[in-house]
Amino acid sequence: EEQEEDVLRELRLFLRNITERLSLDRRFKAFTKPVDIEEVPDYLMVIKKPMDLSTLLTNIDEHKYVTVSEFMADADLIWKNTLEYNPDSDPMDRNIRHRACALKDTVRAIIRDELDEDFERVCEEIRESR
Ligand SMILES: O=C(C1CCC1)N1C[C@@H]2C[C@H]3C[C@@H](O)[C@@H](O)[C@]2(C1)O3
Repeated sequence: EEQEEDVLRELRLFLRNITERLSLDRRFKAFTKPVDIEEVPDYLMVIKKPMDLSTLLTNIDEHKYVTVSEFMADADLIWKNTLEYNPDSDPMDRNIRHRACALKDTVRAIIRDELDEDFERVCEEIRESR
């Protein structure tokens, strides 16, 4: 009902705010747009579900997320895909994996500091009711 739509509107505002802050962080520039498949022709053979910060934002606006956990699952794909596709010991791979780990830790720190557990529980109840 209307109160549920109020909750989901607040969820989308919270998720957009997180995603925009990540997109402004210079460490995470490589994560802001999809990997260019023309530049990396084998990418989709290795990575089954590509993800990036601009796609997260689109998903939010398309009402794809009803809970923070669903958003986190897609946000986690960004760093997991990066660790999987860039595993080598060369400095470039090590650098992008370092940034991927920083992204993982930053998302978790923001959620821990700024998400009220009771709010996420209300979102989970809405998800289970649909
Ligand atoms: O995994 C990624 C992105 C980095 C975070 C996501 N890429 C795969 C390619 C390997 C490496 C060097 C360039 O070839 C560039 O195209 C990519 C992009 O980085």
